[in-house]
Amino acid sequence: MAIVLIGAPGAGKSTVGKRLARKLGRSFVDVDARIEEVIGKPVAEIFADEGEEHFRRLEEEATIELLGSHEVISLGGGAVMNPAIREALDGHEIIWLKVSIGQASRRVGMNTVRPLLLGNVRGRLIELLRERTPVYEQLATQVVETDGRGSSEVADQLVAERLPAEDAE
Ligand SMILES: Nc1ncnc2c1ncn2[C@@H]1O[C@H](COP(=O)(O)OP(=O)(O)O)[C@@H](O)[C@H]1O
Ligand SMILES: O=C(O)C1=C[C@@H](OP(=O)(O)O)[C@@H](O)[C@H](O)C1
Ligand SMILES: [Mg+2]
Repeated sequence: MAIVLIGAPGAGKSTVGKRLARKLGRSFVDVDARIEEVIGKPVAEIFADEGEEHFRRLEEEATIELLGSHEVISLGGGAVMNPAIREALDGHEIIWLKVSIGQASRRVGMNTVRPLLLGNVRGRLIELLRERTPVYEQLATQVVETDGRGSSEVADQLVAERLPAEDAE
């Protein structure tokens, strides 16, 4: 069973996932980073050159494959909107990193790495989260608030919350 991080762009999935895996001594993979490695270009370029639908197919294939081979996995923010991915998540430990629109916008900033947020970061996040929040909520087996807390603090909390369960094993 993998530990899977879900949530909005800017929630800290990639950053916290890596830290959490290091703290637990487990293997880690970020699905977007893996896609970039395999395809040989950034996600933003895949969107620009081949389109979002193509990216979503790559994302589906990579996510489902990596779920079977890694212990801590950070998904892209939109992955959970794919029914095949939702099905593959069944039985895994799903951590929803919650973030407010204000904090997510500040964290994501004006950089051009996230093609879906281009132009109007705050407005696009509001739209995306209206659709996605109920899905994150439904899938999550654990929810962590990240507003006002650094990524290391969030990872520490996740480790602390796992301890009783692990002791009981
Ligand atoms: N809890 C946090 N507090 C402040 N900044 C954070 C936090 N988590 C991540 N960040 C920063 O926010 C940005 C987006 O984080 P990232 O891990 O890429 O998010 P995601 O993968 O969910 O889109 C990065 O610059 C990262 O350093
Ligand atoms: O929200 C989305 O649909 C996306 C989020 C990105 O990942 P992060 O959530 O890690 O930024 C990346 O997968 C792609 O740009 C699409
Ligand atoms: Mg990420």
